Amino acid sequence: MNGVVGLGETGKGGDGGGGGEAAVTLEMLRKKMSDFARERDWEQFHSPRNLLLALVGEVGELSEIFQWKGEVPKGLPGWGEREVEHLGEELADVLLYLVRLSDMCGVDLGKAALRKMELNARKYPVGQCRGSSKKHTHYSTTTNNGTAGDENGNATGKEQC
Ligand SMILES: Nc1ccn([C@H]2C[C@H](O)[C@@H](COP(=O)(O)OP(=O)(O)OP(=O)(O)O)O2)c(=O)n1
Repeated sequence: MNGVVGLGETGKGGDGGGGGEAAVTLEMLRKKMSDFARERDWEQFHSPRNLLLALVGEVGELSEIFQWKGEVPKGLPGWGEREVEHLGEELADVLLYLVRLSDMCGVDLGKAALRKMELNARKYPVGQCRGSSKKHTHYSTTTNNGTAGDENGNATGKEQC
């Protein structure tokens, strides 16, 4: 990680559970990354392709933390404070580049994520998918061959996703 980007200096509004600091929003991060780049005259480097490559690089750094560890239980029991802090840094790098990439592409990331969740919910109806990790194509393929679909191509429930 390089410099620490101060958060929460707005100091008002809702407490996001962070001990009195304002909840961090995607818009806040978008603005901070925009200011960060402008102040350094780095807008010239923040092209969509460069940001995508930087994002992928940070995903690689994030992956390195888990590399060779085998399965890691939730909550990361036994991990040291520094290791968890390092994890936070790499997660943050991924998020920051994603936010910046979205901004440079003119995509409202928050809106896009909410819309995608609605699509996901339609694709994976609770009634059919609960308790199963199968890909939606598992049952849509089944539906296409007529064994378990209705006239709209929706799974009838005979096949689980
Ligand atoms: N041209 C750049 C370079 C950096 N950053 C910001 C976004 C990331 O949050 C962080 C990435 O910095 P580094 O490239 O120094 O990568 P790391 O922080 O991962 O450091 P290192 O690679 O030494 O582990 O800085 C940026 O916005 N634009």
